[in-house]
Amino acid sequence: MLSVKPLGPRSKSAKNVPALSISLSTSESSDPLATATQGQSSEQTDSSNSSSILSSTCDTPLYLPTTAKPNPQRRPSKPGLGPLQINVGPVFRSGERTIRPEETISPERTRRRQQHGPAHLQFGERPPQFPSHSHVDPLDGLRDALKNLATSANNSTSSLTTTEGNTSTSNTSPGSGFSNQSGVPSHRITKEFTDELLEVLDPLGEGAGGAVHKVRDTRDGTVYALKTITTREVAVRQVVRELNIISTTSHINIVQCFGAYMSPSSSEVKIVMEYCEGGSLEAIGKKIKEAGAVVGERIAGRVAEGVLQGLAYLHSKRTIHRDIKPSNILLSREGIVKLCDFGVSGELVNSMVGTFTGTLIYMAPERVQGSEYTVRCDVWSTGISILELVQNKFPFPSDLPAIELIVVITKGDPPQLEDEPEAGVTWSDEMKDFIRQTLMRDPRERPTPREMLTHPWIQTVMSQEDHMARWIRQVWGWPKPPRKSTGRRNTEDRSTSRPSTADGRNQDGGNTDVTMGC
Ligand SMILES: Nc1ncnc2c1ncn2[C@@H]1O[C@H](COP(=O)(O)OP(=O)(O)OP(=O)(O)O)[C@@H](O)[C@H]1O
Repeated sequence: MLSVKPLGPRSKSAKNVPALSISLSTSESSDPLATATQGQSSEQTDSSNSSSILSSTCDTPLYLPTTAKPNPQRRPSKPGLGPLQINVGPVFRSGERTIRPEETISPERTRRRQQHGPAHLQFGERPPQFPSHSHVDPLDGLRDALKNLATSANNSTSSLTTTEGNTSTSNTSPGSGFSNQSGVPSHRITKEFTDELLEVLDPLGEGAGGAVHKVRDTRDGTVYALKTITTREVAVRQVVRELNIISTTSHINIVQCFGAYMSPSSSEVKIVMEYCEGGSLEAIGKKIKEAGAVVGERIAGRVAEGVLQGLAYLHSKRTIHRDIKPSNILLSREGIVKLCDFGVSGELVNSMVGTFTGTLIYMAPERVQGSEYTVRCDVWSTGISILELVQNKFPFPSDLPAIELIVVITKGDPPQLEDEPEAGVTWSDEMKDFIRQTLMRDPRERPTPREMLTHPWIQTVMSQEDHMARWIRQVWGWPKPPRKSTGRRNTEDRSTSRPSTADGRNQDGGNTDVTMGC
């Protein structure tokens, strides 16, 4: 994001100090999990995505190696008028041996530090995390993240059963971790993966972060989704962030990770995930549009509930997703919502040249403005995504240049859910209020995911039958699963006999979930 803030009147003594601070809001956080610091309220904030250029306030200054000795006579700079600092992280030099921070510290200094803490630094001495002349290999963090993933896999006791020719995996280990009502693996597995062991079947999607393929494990036929991230194109910290999140989360509404590995050349990281056969909400929306159909309230409500459950879980782990949008909301074959893509798509540099606008459309005003933001920004993105799904169009004009879109998002009235009488589409007041709540421009008035889960619309939808499995089957034209021989009609069969009008509206006014050509 580009935000331009006045820095106050230009001081006479600071001729070279620009009067404006230009902030580029990147999608990266210095903390891989975007977690709140200790002592902060449970609702975390994330202002770390703003890396300032031409600003003297950045916390990761660039220390250019210099041979000049510090001049003790030199007056310290006035606050706010410090030297030009550019937040580019540590300086790297290729071809040099990696020196770890601890190697740069003598035993005497280590002893002093243990005694007095890191504040006991001599003039010119640098805190250990910013060694001035050492060179940290950026891939080290990545290797650590991969190692952690492997360790957590090895500590797991789960087993994986294969459904030959099918796509689902199921965990047969009892009592392991998160509740496992729908056969979703609740822990990762004790398996190692390599390119040789995975047969690539089909491409599933491509984003700024890399390509995703459907693959089959040649050892047992299990089908997975394999995400390939090219470390040359994506910031390593972004990959580490995704690995850390995906490897430490276990929730039915979060895509499960089964492993990750690095290509021998270290140029690619591959993440092995559960395959979500229902595809993304983006793909589903396109399919529905092609069919000239409308998504009904109950389906929209179930999708919203799944997203909010995932977000509430992430929030409980002090994490903000930061990139909720239809292409990152997936559905399983059973119609279970799964959030994916924790790397945050595209750096601003990337984004400005194309993908940015796509992501920007879903961003909360406070995020667009580059101000501090919380988990409530994910709630805004959820509202925009649901609005897009049910209206089958972007809630904002999609052809606006980024800069105009920023103005619309930050200054215009938030979009609302409106009836379309000419198309015979009406929405319940509860649903309209739900959308209105998610799109409160002032984040302080916008509820958290957990609060949104108690909204009457969600409560109403959750008290009704779940038709997600049938709906996703209709969207993709999958055949009905064979009847169970229990002697009773299953819930899906019962629901088809529910009265609904030809345009998909049910008798109590709201749109039904079966508007996909039914
Ligand atoms: N586990 C999965 N199962 C099925 N399809 C998937 C899965 N993960 C990703 N996809 C498909 O691949 C697409 C891109 O995935 P993902 O969002 O993770 O990549 P990305 O490069 O990070 O994208 P973005 O540009 O949004 O950052 C998704 O929109 C979806 O269609």
